[in-house]
Amino acid sequence: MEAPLLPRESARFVAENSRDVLVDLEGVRRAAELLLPAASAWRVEQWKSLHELNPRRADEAALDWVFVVDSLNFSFWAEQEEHKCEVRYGGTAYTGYWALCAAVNRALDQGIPVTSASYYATVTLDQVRDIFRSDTSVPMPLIEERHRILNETGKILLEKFGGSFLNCVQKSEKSAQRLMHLVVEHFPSYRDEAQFEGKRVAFYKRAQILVADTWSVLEGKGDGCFEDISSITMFADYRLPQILVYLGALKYSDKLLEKLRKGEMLSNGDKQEVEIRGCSIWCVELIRDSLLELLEERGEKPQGEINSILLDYHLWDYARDHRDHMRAVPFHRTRCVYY
Ligand SMILES: Nc1nc2c(c(CN[C@H]3C=C[C@H](O)[C@@H]3O)cn2[C@@H]2O[C@H](COP(=O)(O)O)[C@@H](O)[C@H]2O)c(=O)[nH]1
Repeated sequence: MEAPLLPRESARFVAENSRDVLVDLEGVRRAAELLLPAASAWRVEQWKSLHELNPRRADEAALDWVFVVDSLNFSFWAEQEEHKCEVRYGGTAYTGYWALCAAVNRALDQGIPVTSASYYATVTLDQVRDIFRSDTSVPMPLIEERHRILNETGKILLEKFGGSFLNCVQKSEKSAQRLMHLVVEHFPSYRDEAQFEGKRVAFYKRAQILVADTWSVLEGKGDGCFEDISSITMFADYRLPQILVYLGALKYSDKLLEKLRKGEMLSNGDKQEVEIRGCSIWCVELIRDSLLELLEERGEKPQGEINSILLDYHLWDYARDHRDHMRAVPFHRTRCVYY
């Protein structure tokens, strides 16, 4: 099979050929103006300072935490918004992606070595059900797939990287692109690709967020000092499109909006699903460019770092904090292991 276009080129191609999703250039500009005040504070250190469940350290164990979490970082949306999986940890009830992190930390506190490849390579389905158990009657979605991916990923990490994700990071020799390709080449569950208008496209959402979280947990230093970190695009999940539509930077056709409002599922690889994901990536690339232009026009130098990763993190956190305001904008419902 032909090698796919890389995520940024895939996004450009999809945006140029999309029918039901449009990147609105006026909306992009307005979103950049709205985000500019916050952008000057963006720092890689915020990954730890803003999120209590993320590891505090920057060592091998912290990298193994990131690797197992990002190997399971997919599909948390609930059939009914009011009935969802919840994990109580440290007196807080976490949902969605944070429920996954809370469950991992809860297991570690109980002495279960859930971040060690030698453990999860042979962990049983019953053990996985217990580790990721919900404190409501709604289980975490796709628990069987999570079990299969843990066994598959653990075995490969043991066979090819001595059971340590640090070895994989060091093989990338401080290149974000090389790390992304190493992950996609060796770990099948990260191969987030599709066919669109006769071309093979790739979004590599979990591979890119794994690189981003590796950069973040290592605080951009040492093995995590990737000289090409700005080449990583935003991560095409199901929350970012929702907020981009909410901000007016992305527009759906009436037909697609109606479909999403009815809660109809889209299959992974469907034309409309690929258009939503590809246009979202391209939209964030243009918002990032617009932020840099605005700073240039004002003769200001960015005090922090303006790249698609930190812009994505900010938009994702913003979407989480403004969940209620965004209720009128539907998110697309796809069940898969890629996002
Ligand atoms: N685009 C993008 N998608 C992200 C993340 C994250 C969490 N990562 C960072 C966040 C804080 C720390 O800094 C982590 O590094 C999870 N997701 C995706 O969202 C979905 C879960 O949503 P909900 O059901 O509402 O929990 C699911 O597809 C999940 O894969 C991100 O940052 N960007």
